Amino acid sequence: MENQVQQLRQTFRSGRSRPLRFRLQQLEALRRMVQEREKDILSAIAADLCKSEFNAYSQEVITVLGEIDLMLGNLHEWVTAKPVKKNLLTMMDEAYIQPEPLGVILIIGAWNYPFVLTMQPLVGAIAAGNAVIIKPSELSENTAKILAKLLPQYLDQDLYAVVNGGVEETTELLKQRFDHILYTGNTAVGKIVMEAAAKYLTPVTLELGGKSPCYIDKDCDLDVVCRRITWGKYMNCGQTCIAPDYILCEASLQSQIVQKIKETVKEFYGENIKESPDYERIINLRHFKRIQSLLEGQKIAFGGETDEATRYIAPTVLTDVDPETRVMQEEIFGPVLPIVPVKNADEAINFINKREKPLALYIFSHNNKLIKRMIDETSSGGVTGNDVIMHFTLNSLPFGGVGSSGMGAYHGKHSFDTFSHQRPCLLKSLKREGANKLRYPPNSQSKVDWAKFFVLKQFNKGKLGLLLLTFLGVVAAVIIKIDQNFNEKVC
Ligand SMILES: NC(=O)c1ccc[n+]([C@@H]2O[C@H](COP(=O)([O-])OP(=O)(O)OC[C@H]3O[C@@H](n4cnc5c(N)ncnc54)[C@H](O)[C@@H]3O)[C@@H](O)[C@H]2O)c1
Ligand SMILES: O=CCCCCCCCCCCCCCCCCCCCCC(=O)O
Repeated sequence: MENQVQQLRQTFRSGRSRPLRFRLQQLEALRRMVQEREKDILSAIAADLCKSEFNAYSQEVITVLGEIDLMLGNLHEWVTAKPVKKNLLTMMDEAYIQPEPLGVILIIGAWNYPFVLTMQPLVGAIAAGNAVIIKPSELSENTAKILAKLLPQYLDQDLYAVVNGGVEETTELLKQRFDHILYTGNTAVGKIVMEAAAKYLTPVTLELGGKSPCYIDKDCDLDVVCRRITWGKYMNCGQTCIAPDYILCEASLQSQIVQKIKETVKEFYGENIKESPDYERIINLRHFKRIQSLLEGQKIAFGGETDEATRYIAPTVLTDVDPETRVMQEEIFGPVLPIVPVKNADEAINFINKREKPLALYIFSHNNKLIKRMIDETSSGGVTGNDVIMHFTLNSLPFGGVGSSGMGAYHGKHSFDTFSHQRPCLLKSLKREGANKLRYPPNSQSKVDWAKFFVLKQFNKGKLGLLLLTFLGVVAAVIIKIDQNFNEKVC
């Protein structure tokens, strides 16, 4: 593994991954891979998560294609140095920010959206000009295998590699030196990743989980609310990092919510949910048993059926849930939706603030002021008002957690920034040394006054005449500079 990382670093150092043209070529090749091998990719996801081709395409493939298109359309602008505002001290100089690639990036993916959670960061890391190692989750082994097979066929093998394996391989990988690590997965392993990264002061983006609350105000259209929540909660069998984890609402709304979610489940998945191509299964027996055990002692309003042989857990709603019970202490990551009654929005805000900062917050209300107030008075990785999940789909919004739900963010331009160093550059001339003498020792009150003038724009009234003279000098210098630029262009 050490050799593999060194190999990539060597190629990175050769500068091959930096030119804009090269990055665009690689991104186009990646797009070709997704388009030409779509069937193989969809079959792998289907085998891992029992997901229909339609769902795999719209939940995973479409996001990756959209991300590649965004990069192809904007990269020429993003890689360009951006001039910055100058002060009096530097007004004759060139000052700009030049994004530069970081080096070798490690991307560790999770199993629940095994394609998008590795490919979307990969797109950003390539766009930013880096070399990359991808470590897909071993739990979604079919997608891991197809990535290892396809990526080398389309991408530059000396710059982009896939390492497959479990804890042992990831542990070994984490011993190597990287220039950035983006990890997606649970919070406990997030800490392991951060600890390993500390050895080389490697920056990390941690895309973690948590319990994302969903507040339903009594002033709203419950039919629409319940349809949207049903979609976001039971999509991928609840195994979505930003799924609404639990509902907070006034007790009087509970029975209506239960009824409407029940009706929507029937509308979405039919009478026999097990037969529905749109309803997935739990990834493995460990997670199946974990979720099943969360139901113990709870009031099941509907659902609750399980089948160990196929790892099926029905869409389930729990009512009057005690916040002290286990289902409210850990991220559910399954198709179980607890409702916790609260008196009002204030109590909901307190409830949210007493717990770890979640990855997402959802608020449903006709009252926009209430939505804005809840946003102001709480904290979460992201927010969608009057819907769920959808902030993930807008790549102009940074996607990431806060506090125990993660750190850093990516998607779209935010990925490019995450995988770049924003290098500040100031290019001065070796001329004008007379003025520069003001900053060299020995220091004096007069030099301090000049420094105050240049840096703080504060000046001594007694020296007004001198300042006027300086001002005229600066104006003259600017005119000369403009004149020079003009002559250079004409010549
Ligand atoms: N924020 C996000 O974008 C996002 C997206 C998906 C999932 N998640 C969160 O991820 C969690 C589910 O994922 P998971 O953790 O079960 O996924 P997982 O088991 O697939 O683990 C994620 C990665 O960590 C590696 N790993 C596991 N144990 C390790 C160890 N001891 N040392 C080093 N590496 C190790 C795995 O090999 C894998 O590649 C949930 O909490 C969910 O909310 C977050
Ligand atoms: O686990 C963490 C990763 C989460 C990944 C979640 C992926 C979810 C992707 C959802 C894709 C949805 C695609 C919807 C496509 C079409 C929807 C059309 C809606 C029109 C809306 C119009 C409106 O609201 O006005």
